[in-house]
Amino acid sequence: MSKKCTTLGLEPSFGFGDRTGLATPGHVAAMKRCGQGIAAIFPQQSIREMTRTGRNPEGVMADAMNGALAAGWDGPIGADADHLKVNEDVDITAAAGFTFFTIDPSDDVDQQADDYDEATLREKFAAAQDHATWYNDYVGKTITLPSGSKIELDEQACMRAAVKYGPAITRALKLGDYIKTVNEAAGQDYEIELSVDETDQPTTLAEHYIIADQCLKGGMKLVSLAPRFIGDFEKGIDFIGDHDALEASLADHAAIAEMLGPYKLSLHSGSDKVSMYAALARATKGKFHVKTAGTSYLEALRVVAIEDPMNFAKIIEFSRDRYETDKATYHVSATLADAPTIDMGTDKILQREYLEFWSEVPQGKGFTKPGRQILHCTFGSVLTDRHWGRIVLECLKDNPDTYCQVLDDHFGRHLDALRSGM
Ligand SMILES: O=C(O)[C@@H](O)[C@H](O)[C@H](O)C(=O)CO
Repeated sequence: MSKKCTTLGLEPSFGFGDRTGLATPGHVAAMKRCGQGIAAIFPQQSIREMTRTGRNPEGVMADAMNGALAAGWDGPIGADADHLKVNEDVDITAAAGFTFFTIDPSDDVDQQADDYDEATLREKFAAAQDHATWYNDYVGKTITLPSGSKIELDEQACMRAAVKYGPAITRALKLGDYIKTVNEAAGQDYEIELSVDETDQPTTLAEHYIIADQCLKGGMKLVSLAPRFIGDFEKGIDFIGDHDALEASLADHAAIAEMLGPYKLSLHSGSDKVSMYAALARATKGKFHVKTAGTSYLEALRVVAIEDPMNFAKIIEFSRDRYETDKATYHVSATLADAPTIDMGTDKILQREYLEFWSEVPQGKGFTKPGRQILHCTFGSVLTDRHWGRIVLECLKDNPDTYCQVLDDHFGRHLDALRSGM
């Protein structure tokens, strides 16, 4: 592996998270065919993913970079150390050559803050003073965005931001300082994304403004920020919600990013949200990052469905048995009742219909089948199972052209949709 990863700055970018280490050739094929004007991140895994698959940053880096070079990629390559929470996460990923560091302070976000009544909010705010010394810098102000929207930083908004995100901002600034120290000591350029997307409630404009302003004033090298957008961004299926309202909200969030930064808006759980990609590209005027990962694993299972259908059916059963445990920490709504198993027996029609249900091909619109979420969340259990992990990886190694083709098709749709809004 000779090529080094680089920072991408404000270039529109797309993250190709790969949980098997075998997807990069297909990612490169799609980028070569449909990725004009978009920068690529091939090495991208979260600490959570590496923990669940038993991989490490060096292995993720080597698989992606060797795959990219073998596939003839000669463009810049970003490398995303995703969902970092503590200093040790930074140490192991910086040492492996990652250049894009995604800070995840979600453990310190008060997820109940949106539901506190006035009295509880005041009580919590009194206890959060140490993490909201900035409160008086904002309360009472009105921010008028270029889009015409106004952000009223009234007492309620500022108190709720302090209670919900105060400790998280403190943690993000500390980790950002550590990322700076580690990379400067190594003489390595770096850039930071802040991820606050994994919350139950959307990030309000006031919260986005305060979080970003505080991080930038604290010296964070912020290249992108991932709010929790309005609507539903569940794993493995298309956006669920009002597209017009989403585009208006994206324009407001993008206006904040332009005003304070500029920095990019980042879309996590970006897999398969094809119906809203053009809006994201339009609203951000190309200052976007889209992050995907689970969808490349689902396409790996599509290869198994094509090349080894009876084992695919057994992986479905294994995955269903693991779903209730593995879905923890992921935003999904599928239930096992939504996606029953059947005895396929020898009925070829039933077999085909069953496999099509579980390996859905979008018919002109996004993915909708709940089975994708069940397969999406159970990647770690399957890939680390001595039998099923071997079955999947051997199938991919025995059928590299099939995997490359399904990924080229799949991500071609993603990239075309993004470019249609640029
Ligand atoms: O599963 C993970 O931990 C990552 O793929 C994480 O979800 C990532 O930030 C993402 O949103 C990919 O779509």
